[in-house]
Amino acid sequence: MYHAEQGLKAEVIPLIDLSDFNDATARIAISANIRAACLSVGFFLIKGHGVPKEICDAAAAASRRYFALPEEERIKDLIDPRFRRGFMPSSDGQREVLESFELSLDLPLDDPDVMAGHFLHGPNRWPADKPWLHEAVEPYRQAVLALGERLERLFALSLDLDENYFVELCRKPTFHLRLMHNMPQTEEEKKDHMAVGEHTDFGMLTILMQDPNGGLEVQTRDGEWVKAPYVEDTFVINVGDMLELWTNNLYVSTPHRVIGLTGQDRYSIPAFFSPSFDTLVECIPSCLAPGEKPKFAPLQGGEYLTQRLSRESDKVSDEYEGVGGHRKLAI
Ligand SMILES: O=C(O)CCC(=O)C(=O)O
Ligand SMILES: [Fe+2]
Repeated sequence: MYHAEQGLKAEVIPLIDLSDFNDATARIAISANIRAACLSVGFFLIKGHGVPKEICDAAAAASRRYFALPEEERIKDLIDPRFRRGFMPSSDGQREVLESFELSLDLPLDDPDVMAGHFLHGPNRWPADKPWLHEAVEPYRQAVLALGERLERLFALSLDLDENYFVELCRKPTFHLRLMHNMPQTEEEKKDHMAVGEHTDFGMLTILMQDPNGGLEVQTRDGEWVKAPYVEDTFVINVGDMLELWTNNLYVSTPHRVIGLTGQDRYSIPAFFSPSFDTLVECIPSCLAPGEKPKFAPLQGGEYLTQRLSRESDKVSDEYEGVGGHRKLAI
């Protein structure tokens, strides 16, 4: 297990306490800590986040139970490519030894975004023969959505914006939650040392429930890889590409990867938040110093996610292989 004291330079990934979120003055102080973390490494841990431990534990246990089933059981829930909901098996030749169960906002078929065919918009796909999965993961999904909104407020305050700035842009977040399972790597696969290859997250921000065995590594702005510490009852939060664009690279969408050398199965639950599909993501004027120009071209949030996620599904693109190719935003 990685502990802070074992992790190389783990102190660069700060732990921020959100317990006093309901106090307006405290929110300002919390947001200052978030700003400091985003100006440096782009990653931080949160405690006092308001998601009850029982809800986290139940979701983690259900994920383990799901991936312990024989694969034929999961194949019944095979991903519905139209909505990207359900079980995504590990594919042959995939560089990462990874399978997942995918869900998002639960939208009816007559929802305008679903009717428009917008990526990631649709009904969730809960297996009827495994009711315990829905029972355990749905409360987690809702609690994490609510936490996402608290973080949107804190991020807005951290940038001296109106507290509702991001909440307004994320009224219907292009939310994406994955129960992830990394299978133990064979000796051959270990040569690659990757459970999740180097990447940046595409959206606005990510809320990650880590595996207690750790394994997440983060690249600092000066290019050094550091281990994210595992601390019980915390989430890892990181800045995604869209916040980097919004802030003109003041906040950094940090490359990260997972090294799974423990020889054990690994379970993590990332939840990715992005703004409403049609949101135009462009440099926030107050993030520009006098005379400074935007570094990135504006983009439409939903289109960007569609492109990036479909490219990720290919798994073979040069860009995904890392080696400096991970930088992603068109300039
Ligand atoms: O599994 C983890 O700890 C991190 C996963 C991750 O970075 C991702 O899915 O984007
Ligand atoms: Fe990630």
